[in-house]
Amino acid sequence: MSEEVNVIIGHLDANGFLQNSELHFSKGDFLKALENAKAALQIENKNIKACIIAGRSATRLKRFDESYYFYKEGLKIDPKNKIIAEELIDLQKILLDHFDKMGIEAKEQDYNAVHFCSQDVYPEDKELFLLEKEILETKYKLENRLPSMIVDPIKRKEAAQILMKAHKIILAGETEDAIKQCTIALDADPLNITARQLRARLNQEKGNIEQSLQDLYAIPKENRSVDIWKFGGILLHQLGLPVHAEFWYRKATTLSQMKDIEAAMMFQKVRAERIYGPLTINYPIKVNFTKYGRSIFATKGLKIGEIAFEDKPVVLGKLLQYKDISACDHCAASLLTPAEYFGEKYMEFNPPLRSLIKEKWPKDESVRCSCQRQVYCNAKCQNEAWEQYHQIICPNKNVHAHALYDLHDNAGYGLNKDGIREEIWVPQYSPILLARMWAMIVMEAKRLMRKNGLSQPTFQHWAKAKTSLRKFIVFGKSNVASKLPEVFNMMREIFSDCGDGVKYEITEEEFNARYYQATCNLQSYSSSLSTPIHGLLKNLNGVNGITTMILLKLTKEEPKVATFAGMFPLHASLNHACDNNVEIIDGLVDGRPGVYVRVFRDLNAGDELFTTYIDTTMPRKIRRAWLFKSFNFWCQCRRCQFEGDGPNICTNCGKYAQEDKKFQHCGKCKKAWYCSLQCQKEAWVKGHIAICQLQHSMVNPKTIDTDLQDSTSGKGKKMY
Ligand SMILES: C[S@@+](CC[C@H](N)C(=O)[O-])C[C@H]1O[C@@H](n2cnc3c(N)ncnc32)[C@H](O)[C@@H]1O
Repeated sequence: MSEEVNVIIGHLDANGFLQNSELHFSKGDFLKALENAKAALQIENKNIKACIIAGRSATRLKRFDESYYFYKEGLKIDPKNKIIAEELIDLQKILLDHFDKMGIEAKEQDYNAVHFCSQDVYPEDKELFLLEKEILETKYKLENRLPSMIVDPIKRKEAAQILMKAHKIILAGETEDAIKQCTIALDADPLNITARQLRARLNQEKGNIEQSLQDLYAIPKENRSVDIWKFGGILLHQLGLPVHAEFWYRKATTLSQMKDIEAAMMFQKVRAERIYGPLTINYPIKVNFTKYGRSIFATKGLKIGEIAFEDKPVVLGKLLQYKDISACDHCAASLLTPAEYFGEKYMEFNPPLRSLIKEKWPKDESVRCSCQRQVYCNAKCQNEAWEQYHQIICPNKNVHAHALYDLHDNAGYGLNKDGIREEIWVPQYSPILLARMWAMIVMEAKRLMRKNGLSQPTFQHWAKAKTSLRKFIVFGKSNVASKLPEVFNMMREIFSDCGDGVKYEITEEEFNARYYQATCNLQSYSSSLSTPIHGLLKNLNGVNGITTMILLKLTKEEPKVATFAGMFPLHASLNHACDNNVEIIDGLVDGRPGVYVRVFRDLNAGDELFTTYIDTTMPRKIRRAWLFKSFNFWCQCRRCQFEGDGPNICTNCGKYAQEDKKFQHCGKCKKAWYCSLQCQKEAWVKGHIAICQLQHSMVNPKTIDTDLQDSTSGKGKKMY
């Protein structure tokens, strides 16, 4: 924002900002136009003109997500607004042009998430590995590797001949006999790997997992092929020894130089099962690994409206546009006061009404941190916040952290390197959320350090401290640190002194990774189900009288609640489909705001649960462009397969239409085009029938602005 605008800021009302915005827009200064429109909306959030000009300016700045957001806000005020309807169509065209120019459609290719997933050893795995090793040695007697020996060539030949006989016996279906022959062959030549492998397979078929594994263990490591390592992984998994199973699959993957996709997939399946098993134990779902990465499946049939599971955030922060709405900074609970809810008229209420409100309004137990920058609903939340992260970023303990809260309070505006005030943090969510991620890591590392009586966390401590964030996928390679230099430096300074002589170096890589980790997993949510108004109504239950009646009438309006962004560990495994079968709604989890995953279409046992990351009412091409831009994948969902992009291409066979003979669309949905009746019939049977008259989810997908991600940025996706 320029100094000239800055000076008058305190004197402007919404109209003043709007005029400024229009002026800047006419001069082509779209950034200032957007800033002023946003300022107008902060004062009057139902100002439709401000929504339009904000949307228009954001489009010119190519900030399409933001532009879409403002238009949608405008439509909430006036759903039939013609200007917005037209400009939304323009936005779609611009968006498509933009993507076509970048030639993105051409880049559509096979996608397999396994390429992005690391097989890192988790720090806590060392102990688990030793524990499993003990089980293997004591329960399964697997320590007996073969001693090195030289086998007489005659015996070797003899063993090979017996083995040929074993093969014939297998063809005759005599497994037991074939096992015996393998044993005779191995008595002659204990080093015969084929015999060991064969006996292992036959034993597995018979369900003798232990004997099967004994043979694989007896094969010297240097002689184990990719298949042997993979086979061992399967057996160890069957025995319920996941860390060893991962070890064997990892060996198979590295030995094949990452070419054995099956081994890599099996590795990730075991990992998903062991990491998510404990989280899903009470729900009718399980996490598995597919080509789209971690994915959630129903373990029994689920009916529309059922809650499949609930989740609470590991880390959260407000969306900046809600920064002035009172809420607990730790748990997102609404801290709405009567004055905020009833507005100016509250002061004019008669004394009996005011005293009834005072008496029945839920007790205010809120506390402020001594830094005055964070408010909590009660002392418990304050303590938790302090222990989990706040003491690292509390301005009273860390002077550099003032800048972080200033940035939040100024909705992302701050001084750039030339001392000019501008938007230095673009995402919708507060930068405090990002800082909390590092603060949580530091707190945990320091805790482990103290536990071990050390003065610095070890490498292992740091690795362990990152465990809670490992569940969230990371993608994005563009250098965000260079796009947000002021915030990058701010974070570096804050974490350069974490107290007790500990520092955490925020490298560019670390900054980018955590930024992207937040961006591709955040879900917005709020305490809409549990505001003080809900408390008031509950407390009024059974209270009769005229004042109560008046009060009940006055509480008809929905209270304003602050929207937060949160990282939910289980929910973050939900993949997207444009015909989503679950939707995310606000919920109360363990008494605190969280999310519920509610079934939107009936599910059978084994079906994958899909949410939506976008507004699914958009046309196919826009949906796909949007998903690629923000999440780096081309949607291949059922709906995208059986809807088309226009009359130029047959949705079924891909044939191009002649200029003067465009194809006809499906008479029902008008979203698929066919070159012939034959194609239409074929498509109908193949799958169009399932999506033709599909009802869309009415719940806002609530994805978070992904403004800084450019479409070429997704190549570095990996589990972090
Ligand atoms: C919030 S995560 C969902 C869980 C993810 N599969 C994982 O392993 O963590 C979002 C990422 O999942 C992947 N994804 C989700 N839906 C997808 C789809 N329909 N097709 C391909 N990839 C998808 C993309 O990589 C996306 O960036």
